[in-house]
Amino acid sequence: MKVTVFGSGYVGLVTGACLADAGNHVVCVDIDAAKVALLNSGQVPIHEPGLEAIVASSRAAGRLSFTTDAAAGVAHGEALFIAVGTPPDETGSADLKYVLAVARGIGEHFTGFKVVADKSTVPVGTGDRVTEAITAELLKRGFAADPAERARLGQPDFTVISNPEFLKEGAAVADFNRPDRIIIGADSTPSGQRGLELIRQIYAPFTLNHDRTMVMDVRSAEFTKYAANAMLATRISFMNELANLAEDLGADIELVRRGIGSDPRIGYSFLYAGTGYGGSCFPKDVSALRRTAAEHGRELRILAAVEAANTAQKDVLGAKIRARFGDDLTGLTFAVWGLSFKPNTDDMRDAPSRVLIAELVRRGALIRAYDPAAMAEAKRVLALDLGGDVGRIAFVESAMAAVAGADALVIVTEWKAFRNPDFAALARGLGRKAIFDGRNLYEPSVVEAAGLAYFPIGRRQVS
Ligand SMILES: NC(=O)C1=CN([C@@H]2O[C@H](COP(=O)(O)OP(=O)(O)OC[C@H]3O[C@@H](n4cnc5c(N)ncnc54)[C@H](O)[C@@H]3O)[C@@H](O)[C@H]2O)C=CC1
Ligand SMILES: O=C(O)[C@H]1O[C@H](OP(=O)(O)OP(=O)(O)OC[C@H]2O[C@@H](n3ccc(=O)[nH]c3=O)[C@H](O)[C@@H]2O)[C@H](O)[C@@H](O)[C@@H]1O
Repeated sequence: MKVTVFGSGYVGLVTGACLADAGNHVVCVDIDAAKVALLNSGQVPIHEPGLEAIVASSRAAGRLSFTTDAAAGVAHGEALFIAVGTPPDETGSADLKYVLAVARGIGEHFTGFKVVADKSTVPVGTGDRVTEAITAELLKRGFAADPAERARLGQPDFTVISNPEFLKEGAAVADFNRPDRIIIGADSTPSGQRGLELIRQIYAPFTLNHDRTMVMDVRSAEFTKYAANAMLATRISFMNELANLAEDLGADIELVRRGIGSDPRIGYSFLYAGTGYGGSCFPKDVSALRRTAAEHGRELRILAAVEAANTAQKDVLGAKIRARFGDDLTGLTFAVWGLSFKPNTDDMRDAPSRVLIAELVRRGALIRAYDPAAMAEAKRVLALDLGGDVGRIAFVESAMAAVAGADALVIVTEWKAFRNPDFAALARGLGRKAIFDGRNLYEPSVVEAAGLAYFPIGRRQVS
């Protein structure tokens, strides 16, 4: 099938590449000319396991191409996916300017029948706004506003479908290829049902053994996306608060996690205490959902608490460091392992490492930072965060190079390569012999045996 994807970011590029890999002919449209040029030269601008290989093979097979030409993109696809950003606006709501710009571009150019499938995370009711934006362009082109009238006159027809995306960064290709569910929100008109069938066909190869497609109305589909992210964020904040209490109580949150996870009503996933959730989605989606509620005169009290707990948790490592070394950190050097908001990505959006590093630098410390994939992006965003004042941060080539000359080690992101370090070498390298572990990677007794102080989250501290 012929498919066009608007937006070549984490979601759009993965969607385009995976759909091309499944045999579709895909054109990806992006307004960022530099990104399009890079992709057309065979490079992939983001770190996502497995992505480069399918981009390369699909391009070689002639099934995947990139362009800035929206009109060509609209002409190409029977299905047009919208996967552009929906960042927070100044009120905390999702900014729809990119989504609506794509909608207008579609309305300006399309002929025949198109299914417009929205993959961006958008507030409930956005499907209607996209329909209105496309219809307004059709009116300008002299076509009828009413779909039945357009059908009678043989004029261009379209439907807007909600198809929220649930992939996780760092596992995006795997998640897209083996989705837990595919949500399709369609209306009950003949065009809506025609669009639904087209989208179903596109996803058929991804649901071969067990149909995971769930069909619902557009508003419920839009809401499902926010509900899922808000629920996951809630679990994390809940566990972070219990972890902090576990430290006061002399209990071990890792044992508690396993204890409650074994209850199938609770399950094991997303119960890891840490440094607070980050990334491009949970923070903005929790905030946008609260905003939607406020617009309807409601307060989502639980989500207000989830946000507050998360903001506080981002300082959990800073607080432990202050408790150990005092408020003035002048003269101390901290090795920081892991900068991206989670492993297997170079994404620094809302990464907890940014809060930690700003705090340590503000208190006079020096930083030796290392991340397996996010070094370039970290340099860029930390320079922005610190107003260009990055002289106190050394970006080094390896985990052990970060430790050389450092007083203490701080682990912010749980990259696999950090899981089994040479503790004896760490003990020799760290001047003040301490590890602050925001991801509970080690057994306290093992770290203790190496002669190191150990400050994990919600577990026994070894000091
Ligand atoms: N990053 C993730 O893991 C997930 C993100 N989402 C949602 O998907 C949407 C996209 O997120 P990301 O891929 O992370 O964003 P991103 O910021 O990585 O990529 C967005 C892309 O859209 C392009 N763009 C902006 N306006 C455009 C236009 N008019 N035409 C064509 N391209 C345009 C930008 O240049 C950029 O390359 C957001 O709504 C997000 O909430 C949903 C699930 C997972
Ligand atoms: O809407 C989105 O963009 C996506 O948001 C999340 O995916 P992502 O942000 O890529 O990464 P997650 O693995 O969910 O991690 C988010 C944050 O929560 C933290 N986290 C996660 C799990 C956990 O148990 N504890 C915890 O602190 C991570 O460290 C990270 O900072 C969701 O998991 C995806 O289903 C969703 O599609």
